[in-house]
Amino acid sequence: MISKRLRFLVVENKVGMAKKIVDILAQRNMNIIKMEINPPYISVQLQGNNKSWDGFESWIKEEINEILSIVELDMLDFERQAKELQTIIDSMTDGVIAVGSKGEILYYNSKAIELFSIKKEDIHKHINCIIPSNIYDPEVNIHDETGIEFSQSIRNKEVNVILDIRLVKGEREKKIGALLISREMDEVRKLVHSISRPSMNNFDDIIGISKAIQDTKILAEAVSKTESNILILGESGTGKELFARAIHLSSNRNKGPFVAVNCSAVPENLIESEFFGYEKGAFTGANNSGKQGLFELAKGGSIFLDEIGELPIHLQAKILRVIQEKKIRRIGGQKEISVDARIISATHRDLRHMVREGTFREDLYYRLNVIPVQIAPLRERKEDIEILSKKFIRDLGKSMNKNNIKITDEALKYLSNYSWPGNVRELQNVIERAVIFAEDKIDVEHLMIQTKSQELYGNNKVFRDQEDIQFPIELPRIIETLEYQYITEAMKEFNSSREMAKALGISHTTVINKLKNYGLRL
Ligand SMILES: Nc1ncnc2c1ncn2[C@@H]1O[C@H](COP(=O)(O)OP(=O)(O)OP(=O)(O)O)[C@@H](O)[C@H]1O
Repeated sequence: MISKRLRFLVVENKVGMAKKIVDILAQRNMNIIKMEINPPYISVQLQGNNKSWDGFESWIKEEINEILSIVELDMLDFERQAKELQTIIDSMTDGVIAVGSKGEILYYNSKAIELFSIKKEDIHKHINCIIPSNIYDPEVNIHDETGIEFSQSIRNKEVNVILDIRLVKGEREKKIGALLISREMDEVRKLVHSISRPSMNNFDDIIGISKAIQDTKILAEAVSKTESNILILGESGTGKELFARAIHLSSNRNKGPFVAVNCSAVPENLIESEFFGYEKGAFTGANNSGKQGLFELAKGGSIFLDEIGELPIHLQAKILRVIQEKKIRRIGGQKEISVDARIISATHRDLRHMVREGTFREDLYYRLNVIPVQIAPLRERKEDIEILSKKFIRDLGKSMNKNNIKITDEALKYLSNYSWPGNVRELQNVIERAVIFAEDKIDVEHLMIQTKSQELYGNNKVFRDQEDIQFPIELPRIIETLEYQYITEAMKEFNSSREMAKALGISHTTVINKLKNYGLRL
């Protein structure tokens, strides 16, 4: 038997043409394997013996006058489209599974086979024989959804994916199926990492000519090559995070992720689940598919625990366990997961003092502090002020389209005489304001060095008698002043932002933001 695919061009608008062709072909004992009607074309895959193919073209044209021409094809249109679609989805790095309206598996690509261990015989089976119904149920998930995190054992393999559900709709928006698109969590992590890469910096980006900063750079670069935990110490704004990133980038783990966590910014009730992740159903409100913790996310790379001094004491014990055993267990999980992340921590607090007063665990202190990297405050390395200022002027000038802006010697001298309690970050802010206000030359008058707090709130009288009020007033500023006074009072009474939050009746994150906003440091 010989099989051929043919396309007939037929006279348009002729009703019953397809039936006529089918009848005529049947008379000649030919089998129609596939047929596609797409006016003015009718395409068929035909099977027949040598005899039936003999003089076929002239015979059929004679029998059916409406056939104007015949072309032999490699594939029918729908076959070609299906092949092209399969090629496209197979070349995707995401797993794709298409399901029909009843949840039956229609097709899938090679990545989906790899991710979910799909077998040939799964085709036409119900999707829930692969993806559990708590993640995707065709009866329940009737809207598009994105970013469903999903960590579960499927066919004896641990699957960590992020799933998107895209509904396929037919005529009149009727749901006729769905595409399940999944991406490995590791891949997502690499993506996030590659997106955050531009903010990565190396040691050359740490500017400074002082012996203090040069020595710190040499020490940090040397220890970056080891696997030891590193503790970076320094006042706020001295560049601790900058150093942590440079250490990661020059370490052997630089192909892995750099996961930065500000321990003081994570709400206390979420710290544990953020760090260690959880299994599905671990607690009310938990994502029902489980979640990887930050230690897992940092696999193969570094985890930067900024403001480690703010970690509540019961969590210090858990971090200690991670360091000692190099293993974690997700909340609600039984399985031990090995940790492959180097810990770089940082604090502006005096941890030794905290150890003495019992607010920081001594054993954790020694574990973290294997190699301390101390960054000197800016007032102790005044030689760096000029070079840093000029760098910030260049960078900020470029971004504000003031490429040729300069700074006068007087202004530089003025900067050198200041004590910079907010360190390099404060210098950066002062320069930024100066670049905004100066035309082409930054002079002393453009340097608004007084900290915002002194400038605005220093001598502001708030508690007045009613008769005292002289309208017009600036109510927002008065409210700010009042807030500033309460915050500074609370700072005198309490040692941590968490205690302050309790005392002031506001959230911990709000305290941190307000302190930053007013240029205050604990
Ligand atoms: N030596 C330096 N060279 C260039 N930029 C610097 C340097 N030191 C600090 N900076 C800049 O100053 C700002 C503050 O730095 P960074 O966030 O690393 O400080 P930090 O010590 O981690 O602060 P905090 O303790 O408040 O989190 C950043 O914008 C950083 O790029």
